[in-house]
Amino acid sequence: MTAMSLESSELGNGLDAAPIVARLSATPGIQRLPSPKLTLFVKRDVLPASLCAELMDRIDAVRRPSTIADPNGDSAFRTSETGDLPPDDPAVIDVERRIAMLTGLSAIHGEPIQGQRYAVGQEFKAHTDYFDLNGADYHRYCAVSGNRTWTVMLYLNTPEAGGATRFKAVDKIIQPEPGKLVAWSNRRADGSLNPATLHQAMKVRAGVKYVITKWYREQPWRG
Ligand SMILES: O=C(O)CCC(=O)C(=O)O
Ligand SMILES: [Fe+2]
Repeated sequence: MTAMSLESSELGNGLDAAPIVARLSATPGIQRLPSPKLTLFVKRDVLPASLCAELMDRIDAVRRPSTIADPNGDSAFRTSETGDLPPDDPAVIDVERRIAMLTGLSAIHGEPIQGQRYAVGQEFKAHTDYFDLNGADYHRYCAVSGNRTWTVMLYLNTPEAGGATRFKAVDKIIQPEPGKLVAWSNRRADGSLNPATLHQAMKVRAGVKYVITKWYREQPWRG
């Protein structure tokens, strides 16, 4: 197979999941969750160890306490640290390119990559990545760029214990491994928001956990 240019990987915003699913399904070594309820893929070794290490350094340079949209009164809901990674950094450009080539999701629809760091005891309780249509902050988060379509997440390391990602509705637990990618559609086949995407970052029990996440929007991302 000849190398595809970045341009030819531009398959849209993912609201129509079909072209993204076709591209991911054709990727050697990828696994698809065998469930009609959730479109989710896992692929190991998407990033080399050196790039994982560089990205962990970048996260350490920008991390601050995480926030959530639509706070629900539980101050312990998301206890990790978060930071937007600098888009002009060569390590960030490299990972952006790899995500675009693998998924086909169009870069213009992507939010800037975010890093997350979880220390012992930190977690992100069960949530969906899309914004609740009835949430107080829906307009603030979605008026310009629309709601989220796909989530792409990459683990950068393996904590000594804990820190898995759990999708309760489909009984799936994914263990962190450096360079392992998880990508899922936040929608059902008809484009509606899919509550079966409910997931949580389980508490880190020993060590530390680093991930990066990239979310895609219905409209081109304009903040
Ligand atoms: O860290 C994880 O395993 C999940 C992170 C997550 O769900 C998020 O940042 O939205
Ligand atoms: Fe999430």
